[in-house]
Amino acid sequence: MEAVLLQWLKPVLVSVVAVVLVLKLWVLLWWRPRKIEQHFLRQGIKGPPYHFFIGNVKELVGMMLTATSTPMPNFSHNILPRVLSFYHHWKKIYGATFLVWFGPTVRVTVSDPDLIREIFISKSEFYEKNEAHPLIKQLEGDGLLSLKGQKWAHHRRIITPTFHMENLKLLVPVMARRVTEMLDQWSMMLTDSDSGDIEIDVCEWFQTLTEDVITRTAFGISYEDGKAIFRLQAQEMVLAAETFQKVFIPGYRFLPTKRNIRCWKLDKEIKNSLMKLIKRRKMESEINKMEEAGPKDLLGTLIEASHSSPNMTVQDIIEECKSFFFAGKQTTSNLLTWTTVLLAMHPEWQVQARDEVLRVCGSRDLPTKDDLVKLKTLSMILNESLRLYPPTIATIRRAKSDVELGGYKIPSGTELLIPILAVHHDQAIWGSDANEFNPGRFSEGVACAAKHMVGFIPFGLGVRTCIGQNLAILQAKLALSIIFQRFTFRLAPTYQHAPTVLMLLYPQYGAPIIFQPR
Ligand code: HEM
Repeated sequence: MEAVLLQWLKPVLVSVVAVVLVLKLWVLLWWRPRKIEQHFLRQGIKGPPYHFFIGNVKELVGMMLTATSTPMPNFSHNILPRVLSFYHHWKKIYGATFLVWFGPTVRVTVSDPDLIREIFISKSEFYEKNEAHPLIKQLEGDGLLSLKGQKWAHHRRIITPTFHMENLKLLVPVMARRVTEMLDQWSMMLTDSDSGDIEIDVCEWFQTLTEDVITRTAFGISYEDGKAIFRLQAQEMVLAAETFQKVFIPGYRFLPTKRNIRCWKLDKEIKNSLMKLIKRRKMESEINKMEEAGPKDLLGTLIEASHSSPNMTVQDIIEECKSFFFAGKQTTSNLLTWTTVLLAMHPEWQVQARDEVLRVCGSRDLPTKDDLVKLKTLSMILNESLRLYPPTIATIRRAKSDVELGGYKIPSGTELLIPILAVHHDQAIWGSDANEFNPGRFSEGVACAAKHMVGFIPFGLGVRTCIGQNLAILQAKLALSIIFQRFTFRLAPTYQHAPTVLMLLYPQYGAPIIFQPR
């Protein structure tokens, strides 16, 4: 009897489960997006219509491919239509605040500085970081970049002193040494050149340089071990970035493919090496073998914190190291690359910046920490570079609960996309020359450069502002001032102006620059 009943029930149960699943999918992929569209439409916020499951992804990809299919004119800094083509296009149709669908996930674009201030400062408690794409999470680690709530606050408190200017300044001599080593290599390459100058694609050189500095900041006295670990991380990132460029299939990263197996092995190797290193550093600190005078490093700070707090585990330390490597390396090297390109395009500013360096530091002496503070023209140039070519072009926040934003009712869970690049190129904030390279606009300081305080946000804003900004600026100033002392530079004829985004803003065809010794 029971068997007959079961035989009869089984198909019914299967059908019920199937119907429930289909209903859930229908709600998630159709009914909910339509409700959200109507909710925003009633408030005057429109956007391109939602398409089942894919949202606006097809249009987004199409616009991006068209915009990046050819390089731009060399001296144009009007990069918004190319880099954030969807924003540029839809803003003209729907206004600056509009809805865009990344699959079934809705994002509201917010570029009004008053609203940005609400999100990051006056009502920041209502917003949190959005959940990163699993592949990005694999790349950036589960550290400060992505942590939330109490755990984030705990880690931020512990790590902050490592990035105080007073501590970072202790790194200046070693940073300067690395820059001179790089330039000595360029000079060696010059001996083989008949023309008296040399073409260098600065992207990779600057990456190696920033990798070195970030390794010192993170690992300090354990630099050599740290370097080996970061090398493994770099390999893991290349594999993850390759996967990222392919179509995303949910769950794919758990399949034992050749690339995934390699990734898992690397992950294990990184963990084992870091665990060994942590153990050794702990022992060394116990028998007091560590040098007291050097700069505080990230690893030492985290290990010290783990003594007094059970909440700082070895796994946490591993994830933080990953996060810093990811956050610090390419951002700073991109800043150096874009600034070099800009100064190659605008030699009058290169001359001014060099004159200042020669006046403050002389033509051969390595700049000291005190010299760097005096380089005002260079600060203005770096700010203008960060304005026109911000390495991080956008960021996202998620409403933690229903919240009001400048009068709009934002439902819990809505993601807000803040296009940093668009804010930096907005004529209403920067005037009619917004797309021109004019470092002079920063001559009276950042606060006076724009018509709105929130117009300049290359390092984000509020409590989650970039923890590494002092290090990035210090390093960029140091590297550029030593380059000015030794070389003049111009664009190589092969240079193609093609700013493009793959997580960060980078030059699609590299940055070949011709250097001539002074
Ligand atoms: C030019 C160089 C850099 C730029 C443009 C940059 C940009 C940014 C931006 C925009 C944010 C905020 C993201 C958001 O609010 O969603 C951020 C956060 C962060 N940055 Fe940077 N960054 C740079 C260099 C660095 C360096 C050198 C490091 C580390 C050594 C670093 C580590 C971090 C970390 C850990 C966070 C997360 C902070 C938190 O949420 O508490 N960054 N960065």
